[in-house]
Amino acid sequence: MTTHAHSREPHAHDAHGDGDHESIHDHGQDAHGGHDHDHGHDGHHRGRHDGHGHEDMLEVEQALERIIAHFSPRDAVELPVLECLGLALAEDVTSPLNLPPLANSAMDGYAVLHADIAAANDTAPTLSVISAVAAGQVSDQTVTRGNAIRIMTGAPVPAGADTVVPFEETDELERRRTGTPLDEIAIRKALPLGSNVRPAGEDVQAGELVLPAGTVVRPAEAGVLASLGLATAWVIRRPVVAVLSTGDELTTVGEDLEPGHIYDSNSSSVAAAVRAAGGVAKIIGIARDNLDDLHRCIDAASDSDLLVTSAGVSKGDYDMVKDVLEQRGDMNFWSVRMRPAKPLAFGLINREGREPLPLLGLPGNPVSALLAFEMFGRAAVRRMLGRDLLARPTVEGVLTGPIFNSDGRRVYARVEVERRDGTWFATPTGPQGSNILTSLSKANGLAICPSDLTRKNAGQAVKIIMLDWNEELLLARLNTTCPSFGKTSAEIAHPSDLVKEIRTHCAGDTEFIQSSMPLQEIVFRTLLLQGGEPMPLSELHTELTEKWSTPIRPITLTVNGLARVLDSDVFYGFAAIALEEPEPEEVLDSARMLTAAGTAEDEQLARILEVLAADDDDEDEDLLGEDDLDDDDEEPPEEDEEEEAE
Ligand SMILES: Nc1nc2c(c(=O)[nH]1)N[C@H]1C(S)=C(S)[C@@H](COP(=O)(O)OP(=O)(O)OC[C@H]3O[C@@H](n4cnc5c(N)ncnc54)[C@H](O)[C@@H]3O)O[C@H]1N2
Ligand code: MOO
Repeated sequence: MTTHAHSREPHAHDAHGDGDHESIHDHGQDAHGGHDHDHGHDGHHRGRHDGHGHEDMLEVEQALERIIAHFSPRDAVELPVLECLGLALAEDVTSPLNLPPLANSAMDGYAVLHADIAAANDTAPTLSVISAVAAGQVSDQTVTRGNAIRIMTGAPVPAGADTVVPFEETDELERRRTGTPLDEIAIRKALPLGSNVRPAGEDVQAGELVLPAGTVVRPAEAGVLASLGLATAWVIRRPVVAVLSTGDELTTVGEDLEPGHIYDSNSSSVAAAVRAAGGVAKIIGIARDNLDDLHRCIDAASDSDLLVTSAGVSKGDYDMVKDVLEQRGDMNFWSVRMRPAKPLAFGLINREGREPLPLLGLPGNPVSALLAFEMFGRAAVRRMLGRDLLARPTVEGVLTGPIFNSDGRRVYARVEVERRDGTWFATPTGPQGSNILTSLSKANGLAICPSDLTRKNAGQAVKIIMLDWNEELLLARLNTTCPSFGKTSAEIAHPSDLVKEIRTHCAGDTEFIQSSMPLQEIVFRTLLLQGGEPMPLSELHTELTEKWSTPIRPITLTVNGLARVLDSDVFYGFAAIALEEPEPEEVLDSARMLTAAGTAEDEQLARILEVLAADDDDEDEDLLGEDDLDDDDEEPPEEDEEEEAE
């Protein structure tokens, strides 16, 4: 059994960024100007009184490098293919067979000799059908000149035959219709030699290296393994990560909360993060702030690959965590130049007769704990899983709200990341205190304010660590108060009901229209909130420039400019509705264009448009208020990118 030399894993998400923002390979200690003030060598604690002053601080990359150095891929195990999902193959997989094993047919049709059909046309040839072969059978007959064998998709091509003619190119249907026997068949079309024959070994040849060691098993690889007849594979096993919370103030979830207590959330969040990273989480529970209990809990974790604790790593009256850890092994207590999650412990706990157990001591604050696990624990788990890519991918984006940095640490701000018109936007999700877990729950990314800046302002470029490429998170936020949200168009009784629903339920929804939306989307949603009532162009213009224009996304165009933007629309159907007497044909054209865009949501929108247009039939008033256009002779606005993009 060999462990792999390097990982091959899908990097799909990484296509959006350099992906190794926190890569330990990129940041040697020297890269940080020698600010490494840890005077001991790795693994030696510096006593418990080393302060958390900035002069002692490790950069994130330094801490990561020191931690990762203690982890290596775990041993290999043989598992059923399904259990291998997400795990790296521990050895090369070579094929024991040809795939397909025999040449077989790609179509239902007739296996023939090419020489017989090379000149086929509407009148000739007619071949004798000597037998039939279905998938799973092997014909014992040979196709000779003038003969054909009826064949099904996937069935081995009989000896002699070199080409398969699909039913559609024969007179089979005609024969069936007229009751003519199928012992003969007319071939109507000449096909190239080898047509519709899949050669043996076309996909994989016996002995070929199919999946190199390190390949991460995804559904496609599970299929490949099964197609080779392999029910199991050797993979690098999941590391077991023991999760331990510490603190007298903690109550286990499900129990009654005592006065002054809080629920232990770190056990759940960290265990979930372990599992999400591919490890097996073993929840030890809560260690109380006394020596015996802590010893007992560490003992309970002793058969794991990593022990992750939370709390007790900063300053405080209950330093016994530090004492115990120091007694039982070789611990470092670090300050890392990051916010949240400045205090961090890492070291090795001695185990009898075994290599020491690595311990990662996360800070107690719930956000700090999860974020520190994200930065350091997840990387350790991935290293143990045999992954090369240890960090999350990053993207470059634009901030829509400020991030503040009060004390020279690198700030990881919780943000919601969205892509609009080709740009990633990062919006802080609310209070950033290290106890505010809900703002982490709302986030799908972490935007970075470097340690040497005191703030990053809205509109500035920012590096974002993508925690989740979570479209659902964004979708769910779009208009949660609208009852029809999430329904398929088939479930909506009538489009006019939908418009009514939007009007009733989304009018007060502050998220229904957002200033960061494309201009036309804002107009469209404004019209939806009108419930299908036409709206003069001047009013729309006022809405846009006074309500939805922001310093980050100023809307400066004139009424004329707006008219041009809306006229050029081919998506929302404004132009059609703008006509004094709407022509149903054109409205439908717009509707069709929306439908052609392909999503269920677009289909809904198309139907809404039809209703809006139908309502317009009765109106004399011009939706886009063409009167406004005539007397507006301002210069055309500067065309901003947004308008061009539409
Ligand atoms: N004088 C100083 N005080 C603090 C400093 C400092 O430098 N000087 N650092 C602060 C920072 S930053 C952090 S982060 C915390 C880390 O403290 P500890 O790791 O020692 O953790 P505790 O003080 O025990 O707890 C902090 C906080 O988190 C709550 N907690 C703990 N465990 C859990 C859990 N399992 N589930 C939910 N919540 C938990 C705990 O009740 C506290 O509120 O120290 C600052 N102080
Ligand atoms: O590092 Mo602490 O996590 O700032 O709250």
